[in-house]
Amino acid sequence: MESLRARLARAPALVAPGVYDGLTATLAEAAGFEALYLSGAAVAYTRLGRPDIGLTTMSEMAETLAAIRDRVALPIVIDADTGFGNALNAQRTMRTYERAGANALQVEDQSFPKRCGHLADKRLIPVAEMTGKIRAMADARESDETLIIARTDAIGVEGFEAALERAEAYVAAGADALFVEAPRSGEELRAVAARFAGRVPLMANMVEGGVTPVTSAADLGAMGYALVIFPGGIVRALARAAEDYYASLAAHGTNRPFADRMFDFADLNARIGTPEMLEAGARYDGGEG
Ligand SMILES: C[C@](O)(C(=O)O)[C@H](CC(=O)O)C(=O)O
Repeated sequence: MESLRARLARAPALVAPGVYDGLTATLAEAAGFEALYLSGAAVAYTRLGRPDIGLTTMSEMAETLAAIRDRVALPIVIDADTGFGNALNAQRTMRTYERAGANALQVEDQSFPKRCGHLADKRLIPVAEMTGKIRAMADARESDETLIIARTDAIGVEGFEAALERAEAYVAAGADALFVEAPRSGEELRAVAARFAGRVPLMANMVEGGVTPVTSAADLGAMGYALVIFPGGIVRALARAAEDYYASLAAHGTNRPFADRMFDFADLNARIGTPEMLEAGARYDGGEG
């Protein structure tokens, strides 16, 4: 199978939709995506019903990752937030996520507790601390094929030029890919690409309603981006469906008016592989083989 590193080196840009559990990962795989993005924001939104402000723990993310890895074979890029502490915490995060099945870890230069890159009032760690964290993670990984995606949140804190300088330092420290978070315009998206594309794989983050203009994967690929994530879109879509569903059930006391907007029992079972699993179970239970 082509490694994630090799895949990022060629066109078209790889699109990784956000997932947060076995069901979303299974449905994304069935839709034909080649890679998944396990989003910290999506886990906070769904598991906690809370914002992406550093409340989720490394263990909660690792447990989620392991469940997804047990279900799908696709490459998984996982959000490692700040590494959950200093360089030593980041090393433990690397080892834990790698064993749980991660193919790439994204680590950012915010101080702990972090917040969503599209929220205001972020705080950063010094450049040297972040470059140390990147080197520490590289030292801790079992395989060089487990990629480190360095993210800088500096645009909204120190300005665009400072963000590019930070990104340069992170590439020099050995980052395998770069994620300049939250460009504020098409010009900034293009300027990031003009500076780094061809030197290091670039990741773009599409947050519906965030500070970056939502741009198609094809357009981002043409600019030079190698990986495009849509981390929280699935939760925004499902939250909308769930709100409508609960309102309908509360109003009618039955799901009949909603039937054409939901799977029935057999439809859902088909999507999660129930017939295949029951058949496999029966083969073992029956003592065949
Ligand atoms: C990429 C991100 O870190 C995530 O947790 O998925 C978030 C996305 C979001 O909040 O929707 C981010 O900080 O941009």
